[in-house]
Amino acid sequence: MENKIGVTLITGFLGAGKTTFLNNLIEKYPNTKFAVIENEFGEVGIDGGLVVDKQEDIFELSNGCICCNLNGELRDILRKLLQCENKIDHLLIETTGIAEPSAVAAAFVGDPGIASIFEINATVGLVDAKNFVQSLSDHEVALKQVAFSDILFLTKCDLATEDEIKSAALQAKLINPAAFVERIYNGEKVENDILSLNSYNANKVEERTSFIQHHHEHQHGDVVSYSFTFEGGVDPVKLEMWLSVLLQLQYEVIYRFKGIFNIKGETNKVIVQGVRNESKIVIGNPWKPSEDKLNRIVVIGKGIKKEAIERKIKSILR
Ligand SMILES: Nc1nc2c(ncn2[C@@H]2O[C@H](COP(=O)(O)OP(=O)(O)OP(=O)(O)O)[C@@H](O)[C@H]2O)c(=O)[nH]1
Repeated sequence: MENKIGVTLITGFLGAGKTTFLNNLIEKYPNTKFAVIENEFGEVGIDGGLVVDKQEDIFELSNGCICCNLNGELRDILRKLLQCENKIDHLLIETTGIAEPSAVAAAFVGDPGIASIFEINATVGLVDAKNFVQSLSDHEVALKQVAFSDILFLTKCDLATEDEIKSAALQAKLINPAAFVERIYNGEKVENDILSLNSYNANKVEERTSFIQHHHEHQHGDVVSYSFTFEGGVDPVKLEMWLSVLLQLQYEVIYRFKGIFNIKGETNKVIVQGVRNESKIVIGNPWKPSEDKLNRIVVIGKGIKKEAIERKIKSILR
């Protein structure tokens, strides 16, 4: 696991500040050898030329949107990357402003060849503090980007009023209660150690879902975020069946799924992350004797029904 190349996805709506953030990141870690994949929606790639020159390997996908039709090309680039003489430490992917990051992440989770070498570290979401509320109402993809992010930065806070920033932060938290929300002024570097977020690591998932004490519900239009706990040992076969049906049939309306499960007969926590129609399952820490073996899940999606999920949950308990 430790030897895998970490991958940071940088998402955010058009003009949110992705390239600025990426450049800052490259400069912040002078001793890290990055490879950068720039995806642009247009025939002529420009962003690649805007990436700071630090002898990084920069690849451009300018033929369409990475999340729709470039998985083949993405694979080719990843293959090329591995053949490069210089070993890379970390891969940064800047998606287009209209891309769904979950689709890109799914390529890293669902393809065994890719997953054996690369490991998604985190999805960083950039949100233009001034324009976010408007983008949300006009473009569903802006919401999906926020729902899928592990950490969110409200950018261009220097251009927004305090009320606009607070309102953007509130909307972001309503959509994704598990994500950290930070601010960026004047396109400055952030203090957070972005390369160490390890958001898909079992301990980190546990940390980020510890806010769920009982049932929480947030609503943004017809997009809801349910986070709840339930008691009892889960049947692994039934859980797997439920997840595969849920993710196969509903991945277009489920923007994010994370869960910590108490599997019957298993002494460790089992962490499940839904990434589009794929699920990533890892074994977490052992349950402590003093701990209540509570299952915890967060589901963010469109038009999903709490009762239906609760009914399903009952059916996967042994
Ligand atoms: N004032 C201000 N300007 C910023 C900030 N962050 C980025 N910008 C500017 O906003 C513009 C867009 O920034 P980019 O980093 O290119 O945004 P992007 O998300 O990569 O844009 P697309 O690739 O077109 O979607 C640039 O002119 C940046 O210099 C910020 O925090 N404050």
